[in-house]
Amino acid sequence: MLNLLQNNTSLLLCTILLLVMSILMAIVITVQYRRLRSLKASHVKLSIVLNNKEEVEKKLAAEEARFQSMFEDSPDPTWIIDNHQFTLCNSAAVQILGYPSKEALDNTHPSKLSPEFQPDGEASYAKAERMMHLADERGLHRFEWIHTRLDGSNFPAEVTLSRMTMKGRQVIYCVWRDISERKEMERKEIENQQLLTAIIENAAALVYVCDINSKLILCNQQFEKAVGYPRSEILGKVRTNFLPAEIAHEHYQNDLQVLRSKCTSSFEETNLETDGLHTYLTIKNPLYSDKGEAWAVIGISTDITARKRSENEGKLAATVFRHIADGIIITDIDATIISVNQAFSRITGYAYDETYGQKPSMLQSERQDKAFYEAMWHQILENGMWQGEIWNRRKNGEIFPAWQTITSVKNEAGETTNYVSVFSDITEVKQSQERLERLAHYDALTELPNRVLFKDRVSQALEHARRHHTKLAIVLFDLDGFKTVNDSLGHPIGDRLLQLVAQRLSQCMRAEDTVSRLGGDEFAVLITELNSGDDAIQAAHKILQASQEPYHVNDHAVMVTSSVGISIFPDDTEDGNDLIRNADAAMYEAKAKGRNTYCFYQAEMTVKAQQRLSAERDLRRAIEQKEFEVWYQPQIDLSSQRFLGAEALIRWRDPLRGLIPPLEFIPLAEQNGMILPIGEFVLHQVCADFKEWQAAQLNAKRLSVNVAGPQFYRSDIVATIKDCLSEYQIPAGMLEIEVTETFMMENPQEIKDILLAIQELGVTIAIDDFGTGYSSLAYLRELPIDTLKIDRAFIRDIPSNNKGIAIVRAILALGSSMGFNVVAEGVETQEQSDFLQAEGCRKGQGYYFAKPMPKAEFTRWLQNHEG
Ligand SMILES: Nc1nc2c(ncn2[C@@H]2O[C@@H]3COP(=O)(O)O[C@H]4[C@@H](O)[C@H](n5cnc6c(=O)[nH]c(N)nc65)O[C@@H]4COP(=O)(O)O[C@H]3[C@H]2O)c(=O)[nH]1
Repeated sequence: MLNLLQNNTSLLLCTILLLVMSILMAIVITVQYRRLRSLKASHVKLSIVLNNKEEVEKKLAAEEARFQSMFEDSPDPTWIIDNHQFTLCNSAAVQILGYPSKEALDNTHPSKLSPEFQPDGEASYAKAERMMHLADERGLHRFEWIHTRLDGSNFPAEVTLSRMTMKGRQVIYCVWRDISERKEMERKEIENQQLLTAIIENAAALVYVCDINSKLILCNQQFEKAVGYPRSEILGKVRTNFLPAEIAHEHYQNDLQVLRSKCTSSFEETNLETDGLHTYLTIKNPLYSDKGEAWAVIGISTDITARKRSENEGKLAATVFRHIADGIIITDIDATIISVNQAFSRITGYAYDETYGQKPSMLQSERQDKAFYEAMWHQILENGMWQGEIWNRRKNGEIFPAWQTITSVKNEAGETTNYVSVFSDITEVKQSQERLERLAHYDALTELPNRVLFKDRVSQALEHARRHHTKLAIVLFDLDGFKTVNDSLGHPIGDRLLQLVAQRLSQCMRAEDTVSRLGGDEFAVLITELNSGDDAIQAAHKILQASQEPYHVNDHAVMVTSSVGISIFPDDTEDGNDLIRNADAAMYEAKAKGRNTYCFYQAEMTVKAQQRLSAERDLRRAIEQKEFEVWYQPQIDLSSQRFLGAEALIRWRDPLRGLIPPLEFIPLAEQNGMILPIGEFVLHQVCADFKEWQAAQLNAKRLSVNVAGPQFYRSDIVATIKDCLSEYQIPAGMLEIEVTETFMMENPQEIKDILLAIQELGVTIAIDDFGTGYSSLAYLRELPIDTLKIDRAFIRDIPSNNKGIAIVRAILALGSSMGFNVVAEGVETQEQSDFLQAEGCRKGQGYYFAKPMPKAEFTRWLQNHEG
């Protein structure tokens, strides 16, 4: 077994050995086979390579030949640069650089082929090195270069360097092209661009482009100026950013019109600029994109403001020429008429055709002599203008005054080309001037010289008198009672009376004497060449005489007298104004002397006149400052001593002079009209006081108030009384008005209606100072009188004076027979009171019973005398 086993193992080993050996053999065989196969492949490859190399070499040779021919035949100059050296160049290079042969070019040092510096300032050599370095780095580099030809001229070239291997060496293939033409074109294009920009920028017009949305794309500097913004702020912005909204809208609308119509159009556009509104004539043109779509509008705006203005001015001038009311003549340089306007024809009567070719002298009148026209032309030629008054003649021969201006018209060279004469017919102006002159110097009512002219004549006469040592007199007078006539008969009668006085006066004075109305009823006569005071007296007599003759005015026979004042030069004063003032003072003296007389000036009269003036001033102030008081004096029943009522009496409490009685200021107030506010004050005060007493349960019975003449004529006394009564709500029966007998009898007819109206109100009427005014029985019967107040002058005389007693008895008898109450004024003694009572007088007023009292005192008096 063991053998077997050993045999088997040996067999196995042998088998394994055999197997291993056969594997090894297989491996060896496989390796050998593969080697053999690889060798076989390599052999095949080698033979292919050998075959290819030939082909390649053939190809290379062909390509080299092609390259050579391409290189040589290239129209672009070409160089091969090897190690920064030109090694090869083609014929184009030789030809373009102007060299005779390749050799000549090859032998040329590269520095000769370029200027020393390139346009950018870099040295050609350095730049060439840099360019080659860049080409090395990048493989390809293109740039512009300036070459120099053999003849030394330079030209621009575009050079392309590319890296390449040639025959196993790294070389630079350099090809370049003369770009002189292109450069020239570019230069021209730039030039054109610059030209265009310069044109746009320097254009007098505004040039701009706005897109379809009104956004500004381009503008020139005129545009910047016009809109007032630099373009940096407005480019890319819509118009509303730099134009007023309305204007921007207007411009945009015009753009849209152009875009819609696709046509060039012109517009008159406006723009508000710093110096005002400008008008532009804008030509707008649509701009199209490549696709043919309109995308923007180019606008070119020319400022036509000045042209417009002058056009308007021209139109205006033409309108003025046609419609002006002044006549206009236009002549040529020879003063031949070339045009006249409608007003000329209207004023002169000459039609246009009748004037053409004529001379303006066709209007000349004989009013001005040759010298006048010579002087006129002298001035026109010297100063270019003449202006003045001239007498012209109309076609119908009528002469008229004209205010004429003749102006020479000059051209830009300063040469006179035309004359323009403008004139207006001043006939009416002259007439109204004369009227004004007359109004300024003559009294419109009497046509006598007024105060201004009178003063002028006085100063002329004074000069003459001084030179010739003569005397002159001013005789001044006014009409006594004129105010009464005026007030009672009315102003028209008063005016007529003044006219008649003026006529009479002018007739009775010498022609050389100036008779003047100074104002109101005041007249003056200037008597020159006076021999003595007697001449003035004579004039005064004439005046007095003439005045007192009755005047027949309408149906009235009016009687007035005058008071005359005389002052003489040089006796009284040497000054004209003083002379008039002195005559005035003398006139007042004549009045004071009882009127209807004359008086020569004396120095002390000035003092009186000044006093009168200052009294007036004080009185005016008293009214303003309310310095008046109303006092009351009771009226008493003589038999029972009972209180019947009181008379209201005014007092003026002057802050300096103290209490002033009415007789010191009432006459002056009556003269100057101040009695109206004073009288109204008294009425109001009396009513107010009565109301107060009434409220205090005091019975003031009846209060009488003095009413002066002017209150009847110069105010509505009835309305005043009525208003007072209703304002204070007091019975009319408490009021009585006292009117002086003198006034009442001088104007019975005129005041009758007023008195009746007053009576109708329920107010009673008393005649004051009765016995002094020569009452007519007829009037006493007609007038609505309730009471007669016997003037205290008659009471004073009783019972000692028979005349006084007789008058009192007569008044009492009259009163009783006519049914009037009678009140005795100024009863100072018991004797008087007793007498009056015995004679049948039932009422009295006077110091004997009580003096006038201020309100407070009278209130107390009332409290003690009630019932
Ligand atoms: N010697 C004397 N005198 C007596 C006596 N009793 C009264 N009198 C004074 O006689 C004047 C009477 O007033 P008349 O005659 O209306 O005279 C008044 C009147 O005409 C006027 N008057 C006074 N107040 C006013 C007024 O308010 N308006 C107007 N228009 N005139 C007035 O002034 C004149 C003077 O007034 P009066 O100075 O207040 O003077 C008052 C009065 O004080 C007496 O026994 N003896």
